[in-house]
Amino acid sequence: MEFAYLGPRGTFTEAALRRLPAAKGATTTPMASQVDVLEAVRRGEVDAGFVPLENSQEGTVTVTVDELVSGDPLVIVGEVVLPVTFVLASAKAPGRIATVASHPHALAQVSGYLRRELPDAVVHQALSTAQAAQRVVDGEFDACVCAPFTAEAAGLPVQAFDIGDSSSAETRFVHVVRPTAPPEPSGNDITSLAVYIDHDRVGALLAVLTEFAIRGINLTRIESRPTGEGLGRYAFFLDCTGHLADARMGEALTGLRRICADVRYLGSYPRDHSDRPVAPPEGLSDGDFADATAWLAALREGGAPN
Ligand SMILES: O=C(O)C(=O)C[C@]1(C(=O)O)C=C[C@@H](O)C=C1
Repeated sequence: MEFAYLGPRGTFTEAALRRLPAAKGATTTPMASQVDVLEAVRRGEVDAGFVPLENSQEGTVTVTVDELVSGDPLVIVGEVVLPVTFVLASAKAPGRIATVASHPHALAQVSGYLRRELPDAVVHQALSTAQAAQRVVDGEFDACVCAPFTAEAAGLPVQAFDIGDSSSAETRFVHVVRPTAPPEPSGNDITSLAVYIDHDRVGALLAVLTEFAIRGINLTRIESRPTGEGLGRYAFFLDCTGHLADARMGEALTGLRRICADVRYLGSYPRDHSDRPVAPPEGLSDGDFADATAWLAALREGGAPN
């Protein structure tokens, strides 16, 4: 089993990959960007990819979702949620730092610190926190924002610890493969979708949400991204609690298929989160679905209505 992940070695993504049960004993290959990782999976050069998808402070990692919905289909089969803390790493004291680099998501999560402590530093974007650290070592920038373990591995002194604007920030990473059946339901699963609605239809988004609401399915993320076809054309990314194998999810998906311009299924997988699924409202439990299905089957077989 070979995994490609957002590298170079020392990224948060690598740290998260070490926590993924499916990656135990696997070969792991760092790549320069999420696009490289997902393309390597599509081309069959590796068995799986591992990339950041969402941050509790900054929201969706747009490069990842845009790449997941363009090109040949890929599916998510697992996730890891990793708490993230940031340091300012540099051989120079803060007063002498003129340039600072990091991944855009990391920079966004320390923007308060940078504004307060390094207001005059020029900020540069890097492909990852570990790439930024390497570029500091190479002398291209004075400082970087990265994980404490990245600074240590790069041999860079830490000038300030815990510089994140939120002390409880966490990032969600996903295990992506070429299309395959989902892992067995775990009892706490997420199903991810990209939904394209008819942009001229009044209430089209409400109709999408209704498919979930009337079946007691909770959404944990809804995000819109431009489709690139022009102003006003958006796709919606949804994370729904539940599994493709659930009766309620099956009904919601077939409903979406009927009313949406397009639906891209992005996978059903166990949730790496302490939150338990929200209990469905009355009449919408799994038992209620099974009971109603059995009732219909009995009617169709000529049983007495009850
Ligand atoms: O640059 C890294 O180390 C990454 O793994 C990427 C990434 C991200 O895309 O959000 C991961 C976690 C942090 O939120 C900051 C950067």
